[in-house]
Amino acid sequence: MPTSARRIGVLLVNLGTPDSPETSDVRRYLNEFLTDGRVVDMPAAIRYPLFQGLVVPLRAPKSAKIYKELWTDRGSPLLFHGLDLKEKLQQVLGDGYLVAFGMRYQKPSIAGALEELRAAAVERIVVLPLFPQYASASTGSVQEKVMAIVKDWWIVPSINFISQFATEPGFIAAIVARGRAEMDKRPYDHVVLSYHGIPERHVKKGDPTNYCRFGSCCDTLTEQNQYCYRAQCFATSRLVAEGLGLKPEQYTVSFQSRLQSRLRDPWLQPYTDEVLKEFPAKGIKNVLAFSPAFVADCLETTIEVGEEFKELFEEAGGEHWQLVPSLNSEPQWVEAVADMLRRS
Ligand SMILES: C=CC1=C(C)c2cc3[nH]c(cc4nc(cc5[nH]c(cc1n2)c(C)c5CCC(=O)O)C(CCC(=O)O)=C4C)c(C)c3C=C
Ligand SMILES: [Fe+2]
Ligand SMILES: [Fe+2]
Repeated sequence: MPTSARRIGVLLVNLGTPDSPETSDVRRYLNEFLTDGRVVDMPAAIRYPLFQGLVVPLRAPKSAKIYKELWTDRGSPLLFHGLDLKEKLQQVLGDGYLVAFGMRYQKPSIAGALEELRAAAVERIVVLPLFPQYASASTGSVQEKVMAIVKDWWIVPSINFISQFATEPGFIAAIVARGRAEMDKRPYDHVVLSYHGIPERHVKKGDPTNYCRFGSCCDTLTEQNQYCYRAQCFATSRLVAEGLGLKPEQYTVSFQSRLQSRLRDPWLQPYTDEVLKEFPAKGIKNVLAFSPAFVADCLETTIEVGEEFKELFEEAGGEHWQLVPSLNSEPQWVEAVADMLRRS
C-alpha cells in the first residue's frame, strides 16, 4: 500500500506575553512565569506564596502600565512577530514541514502546538526555542515543558532540541544586516550589545566543572562552557562586532532586565543602565544599541532599550540613542531559521 510522505514537525517557542495589557491578564501571566522554578529557583514552598502573594500583586499594575505602551493594533509584538515568523517559515520550508508556534507562558500554549503536530502524524519534531543563547530560565524551561507533555503520549516521536544558536552564521549575518542599515543612516560613536540578565547563580548551577569565574573564562567558547549563557553572549557579540568591523574598544557588552534587588545574589554585569550613564562623560554621545538575546521585539527591547535607556542616556548628556530592531520576521532571518531547521 503506498504511503504518503510524512512531514517533519517544527515547534517554534517564545517566552510568553499577557493576553492583554490589563492588570488581571498581566497578573495571570506573571504568576505563571515567576513561579517557574527555572526562573525563580527558590523552593516551591517559598516561591509560590512569595511571588503569588506579594511580588506579582505589587508588580502587575506597574508592568500593565508598560504593556499598555507596548501594545499595538495586532496585540503584543512578541506574539504577532512569532505568528508571522511561523507563517513565513511554513512558506519557505514548504509541504515537507509543518510549523507550529507556542509560548512557554500563556497563549498559544506549547501543548496546543504539539497537539497540532501530533494530529498531523509528523515523522519527527524539531523544537526551536527562540532564544539564541542557552539559559535554564528560557531554553531549559521550554525543554522541560515539551518533555512533560510528550511523556504522556503513547508514541513519543524522535525529538530534536536546538538548544542554542548564539554563533549560527545566518543569525549573526541577519543581526549585522539590521545594524548596518542603521549605521548607513548616521554615524555612531559606540555600539552597545545589551542582553537579558540572569543571576550569576544560574550560570554556576550549569557549570559542573566549576569553570566560570565571570572573567576572561567567558571570552572563548569551549567544551567546558558551551552552555554558559555569559560566554555565549560574548560569542554572539564578538561575531556581530566582527561583522560590523568594530574594534573591541568600539563596543560594550552589558546586561539588562534584572528583577531582584542587588542585595540578593548578583546578576550578570555590567548592568546596561549603569554603563550607559557613564558614556557621555567619556565623549560617547551617539550610541547604537543591539538586543541580541531577543529575536522578536518585545517589552525588553522596544520599551526598556528603546525608550527607558534612551531617556537615561539623554539625561546623562547623551545626544542620540538608537535601538536596532529585532529580527522579527525579516526575510533574511526566516531564511536563516529555515536553514538551521533543514540542517537539524
Ligand atoms: C532572552 C531570554 C530570557 C531570559 C534568559 C529571561 C530570564 C528572566 N526573565 C525574568 C523576569 C522577567 N522577564 C520579563 C519579560 C521578558 N523576558 C524575556 C526573555 C527572557 N527572560 C522576554 C522575551 C520578555 C518579554 C515578554 C513580552 O511580553 O514582551 C518579565 C515581564 C515584564 C516585566 O514585568 O518586567 C519579567 C518579570 C527573570 C526573573 C529571568 C531569569 C531569572
Ligand atoms: Fe525575562
Ligand atoms: Fe566564564
